[in-house]
Amino acid sequence: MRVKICGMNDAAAYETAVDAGADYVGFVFFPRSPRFVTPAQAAAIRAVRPGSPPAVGLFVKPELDQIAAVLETMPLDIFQIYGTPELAQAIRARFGRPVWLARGVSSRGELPAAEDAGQGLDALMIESKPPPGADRPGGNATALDWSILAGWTPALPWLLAGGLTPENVAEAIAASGAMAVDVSSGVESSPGVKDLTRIRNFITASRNAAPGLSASTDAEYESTGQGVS
Ligand SMILES: O=C(O)c1ccccc1NCC(=O)[C@H](O)[C@H](O)COP(=O)(O)O
Repeated sequence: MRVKICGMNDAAAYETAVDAGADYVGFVFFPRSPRFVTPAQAAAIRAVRPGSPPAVGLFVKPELDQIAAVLETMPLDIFQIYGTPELAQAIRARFGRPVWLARGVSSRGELPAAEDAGQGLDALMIESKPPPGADRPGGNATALDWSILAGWTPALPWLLAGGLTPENVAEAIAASGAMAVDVSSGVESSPGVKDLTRIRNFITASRNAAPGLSASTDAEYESTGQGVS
């Protein structure tokens, strides 16, 4: 099981996520988000634990120059992109780093299109669709019907996100078959305010849900075909 804790915007939360064994940490560069950080803020947070898990930079329909500007201050290992597959490909080509494409889905019938959209990319972030009126495409604390993902074996790795919590993540993993999960709202006390206990509990609950698959058993994990690079 791999776990990403997204929306890192304070050092204590970051330190807690790293110490609890997060496999990825996410930084949101979308100004309308309650988790928005500037590149300088992100770099200062990351400096708390140099050499920590891969840093995932989250961008919504970015200009390539916006990403380049962030990279001048904040090194990122992976990009999580909300936008078209073509934009995601262009980002991958320009920056030479893995790109995860976010796709909101609500039915099994939408999965083939999601898989198509991910062709040539490194992973799919499978999320719930934003609720009506939401002013951001993710991070809305809404869950999808996990059962639509049961038995899905796309050609590229995928992570499950949207509305996950320490309380429901085991059920989500069992129902969907996900081997990588991502959370933001579910480890917060209010939008943008991370809760340290909930971060620890989420990571523990995720690992306990799939005890045979941990970051330290990479070979076994990769053999499932859902390894996330
Ligand atoms: O977190 C945000 O504010 C955000 C803004 C714009 C696009 C995506 C955003 N978040 C995405 C994530 O943090 C995760 O991929 C996931 O959607 C988390 O969802 P949730 O746990 O429901 O907050």
